[in-house]
Amino acid sequence: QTGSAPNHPSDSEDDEYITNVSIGTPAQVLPLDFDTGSSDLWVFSSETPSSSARGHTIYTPSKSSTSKKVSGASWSITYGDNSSSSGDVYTDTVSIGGFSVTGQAVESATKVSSQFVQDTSNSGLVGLALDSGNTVKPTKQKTWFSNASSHLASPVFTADLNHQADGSYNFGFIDTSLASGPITYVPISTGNGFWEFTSSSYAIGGGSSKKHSTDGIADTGTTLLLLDDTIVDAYYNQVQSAQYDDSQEGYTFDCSEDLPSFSFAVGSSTITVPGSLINFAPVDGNTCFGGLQSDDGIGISIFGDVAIKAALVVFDLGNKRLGWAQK
Ligand SMILES: CSC[C@H](NC(=O)[C@H](Cc1ccccc1)OC(=O)N1CCC(N)CC1)C(=O)N[C@@H](CC1CCCCC1)[C@@H](O)Cn1ccccc1=O
Repeated sequence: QTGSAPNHPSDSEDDEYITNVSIGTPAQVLPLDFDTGSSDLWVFSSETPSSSARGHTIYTPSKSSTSKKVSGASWSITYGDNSSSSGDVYTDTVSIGGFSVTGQAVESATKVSSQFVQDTSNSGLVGLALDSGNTVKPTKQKTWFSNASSHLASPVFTADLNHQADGSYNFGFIDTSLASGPITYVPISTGNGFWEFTSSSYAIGGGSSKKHSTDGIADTGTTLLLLDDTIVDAYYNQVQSAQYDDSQEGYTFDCSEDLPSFSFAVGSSTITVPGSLINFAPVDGNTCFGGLQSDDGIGISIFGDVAIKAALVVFDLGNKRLGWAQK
C-alpha cells in the first residue's frame, strides 16, 4: 500500500508547506504543516479557546464516531522559533494521501501561542521525525508515519517541495521521475530523534569545494537553510550589496543582485541550491532577505525548505538513511 498527498506553499514567501489531512469518521479535513523536525501530530480543536481558533479549521472529536480519549494523557511542545502549544490526546483514524492509519494519536490543543493563532495557514502539525521526540506523557505516542510504515509497501516517504508551486509527500514508494539526478543515500544518526546526517563540504557558486563538516537535520518545518557562521559569512562575502541587518536578524541584500548558488555534499555527491532560491523574500523597498542564514545558538544545522526545494528527499526509516536527489 502507498499514499500520495499534494502540498502547497502557505504564502508568497514559501514560509510553510500545507497538506490536507482527513481525521475521524466522517472525515474532518484540516490543512496541516508536515514537520520532519518534530514528532507530535497536533491540531486546533473544539477544545482550543475560540478566540485562539478563529480563522482556523478545527477537529471536533465528539463529532467523530471513531475518536477515543486517551485518559490521563497530555502533551506540550516548544519549537525552535519559541512558538508553543499543549493539550490532551485522542486516538482516531487519520488518512493522508489515501492511506489510513487507525488509532493514531491526535493531540488536541487546549493552548496555542500567539504565532499559531496568527498563522491561519495551518490548523496544526504532522510531526514526521522519529518517535523518540514525541512529547505525550505518561506514554509516548507514535508518529503517523511510524504507525503507517509497517503497512506501507516500503518504510519510506519522500518530500518534494517547490517554489510557489504544488509538490507532494509520497508514502511507501519513491517516484524517481520527480528528480533529475540519482538519489545518494547517507546514514542518519538517530540519537536526537531527528533525520540527522553529516555533510562533509560545501561550495559557493562555481567555486572550489571547501571541507567543512556540517551536522544537520532535514527539516520540512523550517523555512530557511541554517548553517554555521563561517559558511554563511563566506557566502554573503560573494554578494556585493549584502549586509547583516540586526533588525531583520539576518543577511539582506539588494533584490536585483544575481545570487551565487550554494552546494552541499551528500556522501560523494552534491546538491546545488540555485541562487534564485536563496533570494528568499523582499523585506522593504528593494532590500531582500536571504534564504541562507546562521544556525548560531541552535546547536545543529538545519537543512530547511530552501535546501529541500532543490531536491527530492527520501526519508528511509527501514534503512535509517536519508536520500537526496537533485531536482
Ligand atoms: C530554528 S528552527 C525555526 C523554525 N521556524 C521556522 O522556520 C518558521 C516557520 C514559520 C514560518 C511562517 C509562519 C510560522 C512559522 O519560520 C521562520 O522562523 N522564518 C521564516 C520567515 C523568515 N522571514 C524568518 C524566519 C522552527 O521552529 N521549526 C519547527 C517547526 C515549525 C514550528 C512553528 C510552526 C511551523 C513549524 C521545527 O521544525 C524546528 N525544530 C527542529 C528540531 C528540533 C526542534 C524544533 O523545533
